Amino acid sequence: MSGASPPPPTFFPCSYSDSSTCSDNELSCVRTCLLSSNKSCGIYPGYPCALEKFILFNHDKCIRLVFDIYGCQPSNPSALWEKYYASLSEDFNRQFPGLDSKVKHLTARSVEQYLEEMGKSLKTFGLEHLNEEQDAEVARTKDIIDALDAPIPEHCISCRDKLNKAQQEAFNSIIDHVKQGKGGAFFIDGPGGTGKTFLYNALYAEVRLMGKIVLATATSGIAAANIPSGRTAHSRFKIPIDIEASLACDVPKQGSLAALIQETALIIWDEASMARKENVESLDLLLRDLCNADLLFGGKLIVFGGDFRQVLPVLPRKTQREAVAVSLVSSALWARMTRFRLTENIRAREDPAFSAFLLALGNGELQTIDNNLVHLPSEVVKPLEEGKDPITDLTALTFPELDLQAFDSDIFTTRAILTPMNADVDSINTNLIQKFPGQPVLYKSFDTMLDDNCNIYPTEFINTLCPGGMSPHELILKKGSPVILLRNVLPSSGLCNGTRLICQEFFPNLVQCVIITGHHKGKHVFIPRVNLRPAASSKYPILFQRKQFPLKLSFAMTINKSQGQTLSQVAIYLPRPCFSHGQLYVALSRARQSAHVTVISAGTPQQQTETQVENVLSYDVLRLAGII
Ligand SMILES: Nc1ncnc2c1ncn2[C@@H]1O[C@H](COP(=O)(O)OP(=O)(O)OP(=O)(O)O)[C@@H](O)[C@H]1O
Repeated sequence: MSGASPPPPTFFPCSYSDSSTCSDNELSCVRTCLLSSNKSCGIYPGYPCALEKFILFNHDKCIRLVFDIYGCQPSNPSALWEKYYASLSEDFNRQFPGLDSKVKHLTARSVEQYLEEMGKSLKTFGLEHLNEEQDAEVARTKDIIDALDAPIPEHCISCRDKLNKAQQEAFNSIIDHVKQGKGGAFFIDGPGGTGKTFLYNALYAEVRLMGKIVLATATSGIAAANIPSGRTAHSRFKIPIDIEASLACDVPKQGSLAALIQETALIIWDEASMARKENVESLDLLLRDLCNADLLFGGKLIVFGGDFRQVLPVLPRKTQREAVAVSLVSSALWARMTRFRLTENIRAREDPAFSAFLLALGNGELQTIDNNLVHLPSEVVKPLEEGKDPITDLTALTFPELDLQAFDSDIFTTRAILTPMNADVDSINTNLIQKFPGQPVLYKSFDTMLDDNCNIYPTEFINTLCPGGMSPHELILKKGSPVILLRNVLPSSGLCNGTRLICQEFFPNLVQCVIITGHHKGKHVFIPRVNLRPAASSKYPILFQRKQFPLKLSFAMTINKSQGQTLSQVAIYLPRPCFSHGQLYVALSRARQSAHVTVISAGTPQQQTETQVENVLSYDVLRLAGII
């Protein structure tokens, strides 16, 4: 059997054991696992020992793992609290020596803050007594002090001096409101690349330099990561997921979050065009309640932004008409927002003809209601040749270095293959990881059915399932390969659904990666296995749970995941047409010029020429948004 490559090292999830009983032996085993190569490393004894790994690596977010909110419920959270109290409270002890009660309150509050970020609380772990003992004033003060201490990145400060005329106009008006303490609801409306994110960063820096609080949020985790201290609007304001049950945000009026919101000078909500109108209405109700004012958003100053030419709220199995009905433009709040329009496509500034084409495409000027075929500029189209493997073309176009086996990982930050469907993303990634140099590592998941009392479904069958947003049963990775995060793991540290990373080291229950997108670019992080389930909104017919890393390869990604990114090389693969409003526009508008975009289209019977592709568009949403 000479020449056969050895099978990849395979890791299975470890079984759970309570870390409160983690022995010295186990701890030394963890050290061995982490510090030695994979070959000499066996499966380490218990998942919660990941805590020690974090402490070992001086990771500041060890609190998360103490309470193991990644998936397992520790059997004795009180014992965990006692065992790790000394290390969790170390900083506060240094700050307030001898003030034991204050140190305890602050420690409990900091744990609570991390839990809140993931929609949990000390109560979830039966530790509500720590909350009750908390001095309300300490908790309120800590949240406000943290917000006032939030860093102001240099590049955001420098954005203020580079604003173009339209950005400056919006900036001046909003900052005037901040200075005068006036409320108002603004909407920054601009096609892709017109500098909406750039403007939020300038606003953030200006208000923070005034010593005031900004709460920066976005509909998606990936957009939130593009603004400093950004969080998803859902996690920041505790907006209900199940809008049919209630529209009320879970924010007690006397609590620390309420106090923080009351103290806030400016709220930013990016990608509001992708949010359901009910979510924005929930925030309106919350702010009216907290500010005791029957005014729009309680009289607070709030800046929304987005682009209704781009993808709308994602509603699995719903029609376009239903997506429009739940869009912000269908809310009574929309008419009450003051709009600022940004029009210059700064991303595509070097290619005015491409910029004009993109605007006409997004505005629906290149097609009619009856005929949704649009002509693409001939230089961007590459028809799929019959009998030729499209993936070879895609690789040659996007990552030619893969064939030469010598490249910098930066190529995965700035280039991507985009396609509408998850199934095509998966097949491209499977193909490219084989070409990628290096030893593969195979991570197998542990899958369980959740409502199969009669054991109808064999495990082998469940292993084959991979609905959108789930990682595969067999996850094959290589050192240096690009991956995308599939869950909001810890948004405040840049670990959001959609964050792109490069794999660095592999351990049985952890993958060490470096972040390559957003404000946390360059940060080294550990990704643990978590319990993944198909999203409730997807109405997936089979209820199962998969313990696996929330990661997927990302040589290719869906068009929806690319929204908000600027790329230097984009290959758009259309084996089938885009299927929802704004997808084609989002894909094409990621690049700075037409020379950096290639569309590989399979062609459909309706197309009359090779440069024609289908573009799904809702004229209703464009009309309601005032674009046409
Ligand atoms: N005034 C400016 N001066 C220099 N560069 C700018 C300016 N405004 C924006 N840019 C740059 O233009 C590119 C696109 O800007 P940005 O990402 O803010 O646009 P956007 O409107 O948020 O796009 P999208 O809707 O696609 O998310 C970025 O590379 C950004 O740094």
